[in-house]
Amino acid sequence: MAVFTPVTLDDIAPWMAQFPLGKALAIKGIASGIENSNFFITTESGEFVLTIFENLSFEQLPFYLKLMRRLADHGVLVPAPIANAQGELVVALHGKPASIVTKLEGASQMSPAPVHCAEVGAMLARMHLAAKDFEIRQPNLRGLEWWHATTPKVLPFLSEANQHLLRAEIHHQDAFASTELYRALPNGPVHADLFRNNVMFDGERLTGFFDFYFAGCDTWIFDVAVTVNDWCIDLDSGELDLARVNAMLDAYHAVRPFTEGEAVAWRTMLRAAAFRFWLSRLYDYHQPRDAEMLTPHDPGHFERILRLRETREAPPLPQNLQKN
Ligand SMILES: Nc1ncnc2c1ncn2[C@@H]1O[C@H](COP(=O)(O)OP(=O)(O)O)[C@@H](O)[C@H]1O
Ligand SMILES: N[C@@H](CCOP(=O)(O)O)C(=O)O
Repeated sequence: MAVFTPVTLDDIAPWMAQFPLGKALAIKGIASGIENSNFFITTESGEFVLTIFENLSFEQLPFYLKLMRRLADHGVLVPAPIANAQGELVVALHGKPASIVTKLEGASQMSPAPVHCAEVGAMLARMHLAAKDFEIRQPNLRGLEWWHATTPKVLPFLSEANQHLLRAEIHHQDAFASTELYRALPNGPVHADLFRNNVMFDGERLTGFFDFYFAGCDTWIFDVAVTVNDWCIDLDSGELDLARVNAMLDAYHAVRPFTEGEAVAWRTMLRAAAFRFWLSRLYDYHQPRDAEMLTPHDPGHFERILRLRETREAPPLPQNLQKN
């Protein structure tokens, strides 16, 4: 749908002069975004993406853009933010925060095979390691605290069975989050929304992760669980597809070996990852922010996944686990 803040080539010509990218030659709005206004820009030095942030503030944005810059500098495939002559990554455009990043080649792979899952697993591990010592600590804003704040807003809309499911799961997650084992899990900046539509491929070659605007600090194994729950499932039933799960986990493990604690946490994290998106989808469905929003995502998909992850054993993490 959306370009919320229209921009023309004439508008941005003077604005672009502050970036070392040469003259802007063409600009084209991107229809598919739902949060921000996005544009492909062709300049004398290549192709870029301009984002005008519609909801995030100047104060919030450095976490995301500096994180992407750091990842790009460490060889993780992500859009690289471009600094202006003053070294700023976020600059006002039409009174709103805006940024320019490099354009990734390719397209999203919505029907991934094990080979794609392996690429994603390996790059995810590289991303976790590269971001480990990132100096800005922002919590995952869709974590436990948000779950507690949001649960009462959706409960009145749910059937009794789903109210029970929601209450029982948040209780289980609370109990797990209060353990020593949970607190000792490796953690740091995570993408937290690495669904198929947020990764680009050129054939079987991964060209980049993007849409970092749900990123925050959380456990790495939670990030792996979010990714597995979208990439490695039968989309109709929500069942895990073992060939894809193993391809992703083995490739991740080869770069950053899983720990014994993560093996214990794994099933609860698969549940947490399903719960997080069930809850956000319920919230968007019952409390839409804007009448013009796209059709909300189906909460039933993650309700099914959560029920499956609660009742079935999780496929084990690869062996040769590290102590911590
Ligand atoms: N750096 C990039 N390189 C290539 N395409 C991009 C890039 N950033 C965004 N896009 C394209 O723009 C679309 C919308 O971006 P997205 O980040 O999902 O927007 P929003 O946050 O508004 O939902 C993506 O689906 C993708 O096709
Ligand atoms: N992945 C989430 C929705 C988040 O929005 P995005 O399209 O910007 O990734 C979901 O599927 O519920």
